[in-house]
Amino acid sequence: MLLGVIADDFTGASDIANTISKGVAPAGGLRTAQFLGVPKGAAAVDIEAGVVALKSRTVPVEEAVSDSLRALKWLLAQGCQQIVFKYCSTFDSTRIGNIGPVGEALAVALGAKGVVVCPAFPGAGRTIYMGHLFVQDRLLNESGMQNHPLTPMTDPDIRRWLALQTKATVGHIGLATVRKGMTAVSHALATTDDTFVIVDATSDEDLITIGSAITDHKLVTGGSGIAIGLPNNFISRGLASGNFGGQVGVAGPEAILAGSCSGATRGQIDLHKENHPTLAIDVDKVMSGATKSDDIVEFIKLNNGKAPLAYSSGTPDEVCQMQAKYGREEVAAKLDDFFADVARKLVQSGVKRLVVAGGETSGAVVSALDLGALTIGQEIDPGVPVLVSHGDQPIALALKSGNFGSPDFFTKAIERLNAK
Ligand SMILES: Nc1ncnc2c1ncn2[C@@H]1O[C@H](COP(=O)(O)OP(=O)(O)OP(=O)(O)O)[C@@H](O)[C@H]1O
Ligand SMILES: O=C(O)[C@@H](O)C(=O)CO
Repeated sequence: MLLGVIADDFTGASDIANTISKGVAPAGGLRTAQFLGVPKGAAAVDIEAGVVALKSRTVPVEEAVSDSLRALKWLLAQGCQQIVFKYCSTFDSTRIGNIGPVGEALAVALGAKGVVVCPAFPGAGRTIYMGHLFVQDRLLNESGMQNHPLTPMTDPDIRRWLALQTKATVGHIGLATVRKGMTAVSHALATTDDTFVIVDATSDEDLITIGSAITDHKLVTGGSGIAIGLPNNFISRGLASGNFGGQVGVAGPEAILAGSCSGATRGQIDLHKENHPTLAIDVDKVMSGATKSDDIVEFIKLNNGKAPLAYSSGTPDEVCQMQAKYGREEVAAKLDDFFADVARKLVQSGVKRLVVAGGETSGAVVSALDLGALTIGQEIDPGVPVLVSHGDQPIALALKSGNFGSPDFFTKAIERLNAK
């Protein structure tokens, strides 16, 4: 294994696994596998990039740090020469973490300084300019992310936001330096005294420039975009030969589960409702125990073949109401357990194709299924690949980040999971 990734959630993990597996034409990408949690044994020897998916974005800081250090130890034991700490392209975190504390612990463990911090993902509209994060033409704190149920993003200046989370120093490389090219970026990073350096990027070309400037960096941090240029660093040095992927899929009963409350997911649900069976999960009733996981499983089974969708997703007002009534952590924990239970029962009942919307929700679902390593297949929409588990009873999955995907994502994903 050459390149190791520690991803702070499961959808983010498949997002960056997709980027690394695709690479950039004509060189191609790396042979990539996604692992659900830190594996117990060694990875297959032909894997060039390993992505360890953690559920560390919103857990307590100490837990996020220790899980990430365990993942680091495993990746280094597989031979990785470079480690990427993958977080969300909208920098999802609170005033205390977990990006700062995890990044700092990894930097200390690897003896790294001048560590790139670059959540930009231009293909999904996330760009960084003057240290400020934009989603399309809006500053982060006006993009809807200020209403996120767990990590409301209220400051678009990620230099300031990261500085709240860490004692390490935070610097900045502006777009003008990036546009001067690889040597300028590499020099700026090599001569800084700062531990972390936010690097501006507004296009894939900027990310390729930054990627080629950090060939020798032990630690890189960012969204999936920061990985665009990394596979070629290994391919051009003859360490990897270039992967060109392939179509993977599984036939069989299908289900769609959504816990993401993002605007994009709610739009996808509204469109799906027009022509498919959908079930709104009443969060109040889940909290009181009046709605059981069996109710959802029954609904999915009854609608087999029609791309049935069950969702808890609510508007910002609905989310606030539930959180005010029961507490933010309590609602999230209960819904995680609920979706996990539904997914376990669905797979026991024969579901083979599963689409999940939302990083926390995907983490809960996929952890419950105990699937081991996943193969990365074709891209459904930017940042969302088909994933297939190994063994004689494979499951095909699409784990969609809250804000990703076209309006008709759900039908498209169900079809693509079947692709052979
Ligand atoms: N109706 C609701 N009321 C309150 N909280 C909810 C409701 N529905 C879902 N949630 C919680 O909102 C959170 C949504 O987070 P999740 O990570 O799944 O989606 P997301 O943040 O949109 O996706 P991503 O992290 O991929 O961007 C979960 O913790 C979920 O339990
Ligand atoms: O970077 C992103 O936007 C996604 O991969 C993600 O992490 C959302 O949870």
